[in-house]
Amino acid sequence: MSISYINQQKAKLIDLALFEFFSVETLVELAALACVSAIKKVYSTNTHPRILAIAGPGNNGADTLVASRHLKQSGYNIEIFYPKRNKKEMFQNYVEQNVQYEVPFLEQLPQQIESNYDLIIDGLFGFSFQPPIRKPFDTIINKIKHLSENVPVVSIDIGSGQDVEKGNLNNLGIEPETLISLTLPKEGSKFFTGKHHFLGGNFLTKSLAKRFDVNIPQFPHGEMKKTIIKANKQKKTIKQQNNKQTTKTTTIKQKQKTNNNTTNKQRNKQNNNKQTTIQKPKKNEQKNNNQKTINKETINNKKQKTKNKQQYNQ
Ligand SMILES: NC(=O)C1=CN([C@@H]2O[C@H](COP(=O)(O)OP(=O)(O)OC[C@H]3O[C@@H](n4cnc5c(N)ncnc54)[C@H](OP(=O)(O)O)[C@@H]3O)[C@@H](O)[C@H]2O)[C@@H](O)CC1
Repeated sequence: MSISYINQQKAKLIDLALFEFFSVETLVELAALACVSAIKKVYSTNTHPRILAIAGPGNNGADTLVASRHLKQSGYNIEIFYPKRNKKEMFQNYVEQNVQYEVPFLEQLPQQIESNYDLIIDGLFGFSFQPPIRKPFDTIINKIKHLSENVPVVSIDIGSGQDVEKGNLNNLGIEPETLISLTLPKEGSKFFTGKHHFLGGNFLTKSLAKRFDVNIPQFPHGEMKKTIIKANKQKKTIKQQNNKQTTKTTTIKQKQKTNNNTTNKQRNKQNNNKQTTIQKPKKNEQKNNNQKTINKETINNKKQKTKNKQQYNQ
């Protein structure tokens, strides 16, 4: 069954509908845990121990605050920049929980992020973002955008500053390496160009799916769908490049065997490439195998037919 992409209005309505039988705290806790599970899959404590989490004023920021607490408990060295604090009790509790778990809050976006952090979590804005980006977030988003060339960025639900439905219009928003969509991917994520796209938040009921005319995604790995919901444009390119990729996979494997002196970071990058590259040719291999089977069957049928004909003629 195909994945449903939702627009901003539907995302808000589904969220409201979930509040009919979930507390906001429960949803945030589950969404955050799904994010943590995705982050751990790609960025381990060995390769990416130092994380900078940037939390926004809404529930996207709440997900980030809670995820930070879990990541700290999982052994990461995490720090939070939370420039516009939400005064609601729930948010104050999340801050206090982080304080209790000794997660530092930074007063300013730190200098030299490239050399001091291995990963940035972008939790500024989610599906309620309305362009244009207002101060002080314009400067922050701009800075992260430029850093993302050197430090991997994970965005929760939406790359902050991106249009929820149209994606990264005029390149104003953050283009993450990893995107973690929640409940269902938003329309803008069709244009996602990063490496990893996960889906978390197994929240939909049958009746909600019917009410909002969406398909319930399957979550074969518990709460997390290790989906690679790639941009349509990319899918086409992938199809065209399938044959080339089989060769690439072998090259990467050979390189990994010979290069024992790579740093952790380099090794991780290779593994990431390997992960993405290996997953794609499988389909192709499958196709080739199917093709081989069909060809074999046709030959066998032909042989059988000739035999039958010979027997009949005798
Ligand atoms: N069901 C699910 O999938 C679940 C989803 N969850 C999560 O909730 C997220 C949605 O949360 P949300 O609705 O609180 O909104 P969010 O995007 O965080 O931002 C709102 C804040 O941003 C501000 N703001 C907006 N535009 C701005 C601009 N241009 N420039 C500056 N500021 C701007 C806006 O300010 P205001 O306009 O109100 O002044 C407000 O303060 C969702 O993406 C997911 O991560 C889970 O927690 C639970 C289950």
